[in-house]
Amino acid sequence: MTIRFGLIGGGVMGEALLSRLLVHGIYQPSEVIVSEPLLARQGFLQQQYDVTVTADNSSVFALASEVVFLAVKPQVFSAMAQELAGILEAAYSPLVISILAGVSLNQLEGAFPQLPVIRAMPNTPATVGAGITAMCLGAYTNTKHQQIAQQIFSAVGEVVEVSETLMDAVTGLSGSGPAYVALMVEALADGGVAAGLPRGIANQLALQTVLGTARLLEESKIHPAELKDRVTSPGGTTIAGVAQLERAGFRSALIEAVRAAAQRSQELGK
Ligand SMILES: NC(=O)C1=CN([C@@H]2O[C@H](COP(=O)(O)OP(=O)(O)OC[C@H]3O[C@@H](n4cnc5c(N)ncnc54)[C@H](O)[C@@H]3O)[C@@H](O)[C@H]2O)C=CC1
Ligand SMILES: O=C(O)[C@@H]1CCC=N1
Repeated sequence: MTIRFGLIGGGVMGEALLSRLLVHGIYQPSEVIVSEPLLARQGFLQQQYDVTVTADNSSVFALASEVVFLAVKPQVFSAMAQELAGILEAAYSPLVISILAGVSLNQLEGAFPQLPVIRAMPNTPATVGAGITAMCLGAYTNTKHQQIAQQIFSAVGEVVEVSETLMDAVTGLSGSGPAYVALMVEALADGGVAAGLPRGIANQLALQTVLGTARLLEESKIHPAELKDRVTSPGGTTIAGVAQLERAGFRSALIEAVRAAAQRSQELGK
């Protein structure tokens, strides 16, 4: 069978995407090649997913006819692009999809001249099909390329299309956001333990509170402020907790976290 999908970088996000694409039958294992320098990862990916593995990025471009998906760290992008420069042949025409934080369409199109390129930012809930991906299209893409990317990212959750000027902000919010939420779950559980709960129960209560609140907001479509109002009884427990969060600068901390991450995304592209 011909190889249609090439993955460069078989780490956390590359594997998350790969596993869902295979589960959904969007690609068959025999249609996939993964390039990954770490021998241990190569062995794992080959065994776990039955895909072809290599340490040679250029062979991914040579073999993958439909998509080359970039999932290396932004810090290795320049070296990777240099290594591939001159090796890329005019005959190669896959759609290049990059999920590298900060790396712009301009940089990608410079590295892969004339190739259709899509810049995207998924997030780690993609691993369980509950991610959200924002994407923007490069100059050489057409409707077919857009549909391919839409299908790939739909396999791991929701997809939105944005202008490239918003990609750093997306990265600061939904790209990095799972870490903020994980911190919050951990801290809520710690609070429960501080208030006397056993650790296991505290973890369960914290996680389900976050999951349930997110689901309620999604299904009811009510504004988060309205939900907060519904929970806070006059002179009750919740307003005491909310007042403490405000004193500690909780909302401001989250706003500044998103801004700092967006700024870091901008720096990574320089
Ligand atoms: N982890 C996350 O939550 C998210 C990450 N991203 C982006 O995804 C990309 C990958 O991130 P992770 O999967 O977290 O990193 P990772 O470190 O888990 O994966 C990167 C993989 O690339 C391999 N690699 C290193 N140099 C290489 C080279 N020259 N050629 C081919 N492979 C090479 C590494 O061995 C590693 O397995 C980054 O650019 C990041 O900005 C995007 C959205 C969310
Ligand atoms: O921390 C990072 O740089 C990557 C991009 C978004 C999530 N993780």
